[in-house]
Amino acid sequence: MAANEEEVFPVGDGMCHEGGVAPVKARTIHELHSLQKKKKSAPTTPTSASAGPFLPTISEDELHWLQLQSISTSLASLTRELGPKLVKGDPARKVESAAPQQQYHQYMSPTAIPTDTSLKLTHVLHNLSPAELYEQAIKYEKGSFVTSSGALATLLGAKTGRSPKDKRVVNDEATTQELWWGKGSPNIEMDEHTFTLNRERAVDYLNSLDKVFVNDQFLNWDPEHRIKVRIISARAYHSLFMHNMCIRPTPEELANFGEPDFTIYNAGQFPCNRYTHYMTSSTSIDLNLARREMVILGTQYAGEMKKGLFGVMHYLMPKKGILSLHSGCNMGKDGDVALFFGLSGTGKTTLSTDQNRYLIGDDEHCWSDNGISNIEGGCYAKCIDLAKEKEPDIWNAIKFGTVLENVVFDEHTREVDFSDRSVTENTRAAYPIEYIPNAKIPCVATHPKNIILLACDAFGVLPPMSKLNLAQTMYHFISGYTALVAGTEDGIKEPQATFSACFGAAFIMLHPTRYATLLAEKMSKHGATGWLVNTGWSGGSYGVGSRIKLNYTRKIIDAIHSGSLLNAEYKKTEVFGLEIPTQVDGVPSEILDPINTWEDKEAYKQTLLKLAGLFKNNFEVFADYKIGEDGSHTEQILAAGPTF
Ligand SMILES: Nc1ncnc2c1ncn2[C@@H]1O[C@H](COP(=O)(O)OP(=O)(O)OP(=O)(O)O)[C@@H](O)[C@H]1O
Ligand SMILES: O=C([O-])CC(=O)C(=O)O
Ligand SMILES: [Ca+2]
Ligand SMILES: [Mn+2]
Repeated sequence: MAANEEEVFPVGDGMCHEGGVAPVKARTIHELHSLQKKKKSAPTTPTSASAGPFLPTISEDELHWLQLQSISTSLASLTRELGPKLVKGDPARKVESAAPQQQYHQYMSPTAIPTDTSLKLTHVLHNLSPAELYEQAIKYEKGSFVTSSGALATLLGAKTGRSPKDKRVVNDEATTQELWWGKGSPNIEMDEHTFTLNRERAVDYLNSLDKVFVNDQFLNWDPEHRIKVRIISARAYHSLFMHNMCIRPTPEELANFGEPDFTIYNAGQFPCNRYTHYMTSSTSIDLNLARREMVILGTQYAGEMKKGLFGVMHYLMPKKGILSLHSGCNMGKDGDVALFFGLSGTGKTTLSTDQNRYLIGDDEHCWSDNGISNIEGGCYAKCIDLAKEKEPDIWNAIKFGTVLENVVFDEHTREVDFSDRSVTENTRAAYPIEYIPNAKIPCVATHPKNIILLACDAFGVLPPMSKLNLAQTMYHFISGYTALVAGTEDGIKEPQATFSACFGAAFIMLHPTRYATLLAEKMSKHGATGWLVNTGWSGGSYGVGSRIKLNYTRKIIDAIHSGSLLNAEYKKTEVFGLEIPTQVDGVPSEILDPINTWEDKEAYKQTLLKLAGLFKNNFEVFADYKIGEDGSHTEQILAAGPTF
């Protein structure tokens, strides 16, 4: 028995080695492991050599130092002068932390009053690679496992969906004028002081940890309107989710990153203080547009970050005349572009991911004078009942690097059971967009030809597809009807009729008419055609009928893309006045008019009137608003609703 157990590969001992194998160049297991890792190969680690012609030539150590200093400033308390003492790297790897630690002291102001927090080091894991994040998650986060296809299964915690009632926006001199407040608005106010309290709570929590994850990334593929975001979080899950969902910088871009335009402090494991003014639960998601910051307390659902940033884009972009859209987007081989609007679960991701078309993005886009650009760098697909035959591209994207939220799997084989709802109905996969083979990189496209409004109609009375004129498109865009499918928003267990302005009232910041006006202008300017597609029920309401087969919906969408329906034969429906085609290739003609699929015709008529009534009630608030330049569209849009 060797005295030192680690001397497993004695070298240079002059003895004959077993099996004649060449001696290994290491004395200890540590030395051996150190041979495994080649330095500087991490995809997001910048090197000054590749930093581009305009960056002053600084050493790699200096570059790391600048990054750490910037992160330390981000994490600074608002009441103390200095940010926390940061070092780079995993605290478990003690060796690497020594040098930067000394460096820090050189930069520390000698007049700073030390506090206990400033005596302690916080390790920063800056833009780690997916492999490194896998290791962090598996080592330190309960419920993290590698599934049989290589994806990382994660458990989020108590919240498995967004918490819209816990969102707060700072109401200050500017936002009180600019934002949409009051009934129907998603913006629930808080004051600057309360924001500061919650920010301090989040920052103190993050600083108290041994390590934090920092992601420096981009939003918006249009370089002219790109936003730099920094996400500070405590979980590898959060870092990998955002790595996948935001645009990933190249090493050069990371070296040139500088200061972020917007920062998220995700202290989701830690609750907010319920005695704090404006708080109504232990969860709080707080947006401060003036400070360009967002604070998350009391929820680990990563979608809050994704959709929180979407809200920021809904504020920033319209100021530049750019329309931000809760929509998917794809492009045909001939360059024809389609947008897919719809609320959660209506099919944006499923239908924009189409094997015959290029994927631009599945959820968040901008429409500017340059055309369409994806805001994100990844997709976030629902995966309840996911089947390989029905959605092959999404199925195949669930591989190494993909985050799988709240799924259930076989303990031994680690094969996922996508039909299992034990944790939640809202199981999700987050993957980089290039995991879809026909994604178009960069994710930009020309002006759209077709605007497809998706509604998952739980009443089963809207036709599977109809053609809309501009006024009708605007009417349905402003109405934003669907039946919310279980799970994505907390507390919803069954499909439920809902109206959400601009197909995303939870995310818009300005009054809906602002977005509607932009849409009307852009549609008329670029000659786009609107369509309404019901991806919901047929043959009766929820409980009696069944959901329209995905295969039929795909055929309908194919027909829209092909242009063959532009000059097809149509008939007008009663009440909603929708133009429905009499025939669509690959779809049984009888289902095109929903009345045919209902056994009880009287029940159909009652249900149709009921839904029309709901539309009418919902639209009442918009009757007083002006839409379009000089309100010119208002009358037509009001007339485009149901008449009965
Ligand atoms: N006829 C249909 N058309 C579209 N999707 C259908 C249809 N029938 C069933 N589905 C299922 O509905 C779900 C649609 O979810 P999808 O992820 O596309 O929603 P989404 O609009 O992208 O929502 P979110 O904004 O929350 O991401 C998928 O699980 C899909 O398999
Ligand atoms: O935001 C989420 O959690 C999922 C999503 O895309 C939506 O609800 O539109
Ligand atoms: Ca989606
Ligand atoms: Mn969405």
